[in-house]
Amino acid sequence: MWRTPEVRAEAARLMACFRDAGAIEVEADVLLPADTLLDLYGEDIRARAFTTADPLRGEQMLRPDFTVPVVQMHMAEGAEPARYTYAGKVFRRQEEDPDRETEYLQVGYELFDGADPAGADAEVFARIAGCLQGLPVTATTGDMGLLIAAVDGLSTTARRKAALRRHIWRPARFRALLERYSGRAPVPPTRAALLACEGDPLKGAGKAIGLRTAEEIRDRIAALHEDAAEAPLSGEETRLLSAILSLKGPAEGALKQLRDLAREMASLTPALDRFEARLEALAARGIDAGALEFAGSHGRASMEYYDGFVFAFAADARPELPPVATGGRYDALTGVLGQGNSIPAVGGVIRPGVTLALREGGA
Ligand SMILES: N[C@@H](Cc1c[nH]c[nH+]1)C(=O)O
Repeated sequence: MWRTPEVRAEAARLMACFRDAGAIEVEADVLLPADTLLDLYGEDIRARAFTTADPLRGEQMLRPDFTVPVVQMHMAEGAEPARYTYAGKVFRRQEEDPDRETEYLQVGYELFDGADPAGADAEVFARIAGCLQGLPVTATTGDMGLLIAAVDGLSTTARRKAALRRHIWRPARFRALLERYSGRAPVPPTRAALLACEGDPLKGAGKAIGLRTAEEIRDRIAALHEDAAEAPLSGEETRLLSAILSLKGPAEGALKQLRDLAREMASLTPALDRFEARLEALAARGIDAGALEFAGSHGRASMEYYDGFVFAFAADARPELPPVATGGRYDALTGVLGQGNSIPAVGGVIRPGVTLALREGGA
């Protein structure tokens, strides 16, 4: 299945397409320090990275993607604006589907430019669409910034918002939290027993065997008491959040519906202004922006560093194939790796193994 020469040639063709946009070619190490970088990917990739240990450098991982090392390189030595392209393998364990590859080639494009974020989103999307021209693919878009703004806009405690934000990428846990915060799910019996306990719950608990100190456990119990005394999330806000998450359809209609929802939640407005500016920038690049598929939940199954525009191109009528291309905006990641500096950035990758399969499949 893995036919290196053909896939390499396809990768070279795609890379030339990114080079034509003014991107400069960069390389990244295959072995990256896991202790400093792995957390930036979030839980899913953390569980799927191949890790190993080096006696001198400590825990290492086979690069799970290029974005993190490219951001690190750019923040250390790059000047703005910058466009980069790269081609190489990434490595991810596959625990569920033996037909999915554990190593595959990616060809990517990353744009660091703070002057016009909507224009940068449109440039990356249109460039990838252009490099895929002629292939039977359909794009879906989303906006993690909108979901983050929706959570931030809830009228509840900072602690509850932080918990919801952390679980945006884990839909089942997010839903469970929402059920609990809105008072629709009963308090689990063990939690109820703990909360009902009078006096010191650690008294007579026996020898400490976990990693947490007694003080940490007491703090956590105090936080649980505080949370239990909190008023439930209103049904209105819970419905609003569900409405955003289940939104699906052409971007133009989605924007209208979201503007309606924003009348009840003003925190959405800045994210919606960015959404609207992006649609205009996409249209200026010849994309039929209003008809682009938008899904409120899109991006919740991808990299946790995305915090704005997200997109994926899927092969039409070939559900067995992995996504042809994926990408998104990751502004906050540049701040995490920038030691005090940050710069708005957006990018995406194409999988040459998949575009090749499409070309050969009579596309
Ligand atoms: N690094 C991402 C794709 C991407 C590139 N730039 C932004 N996003 C991935 O491997 O899924």
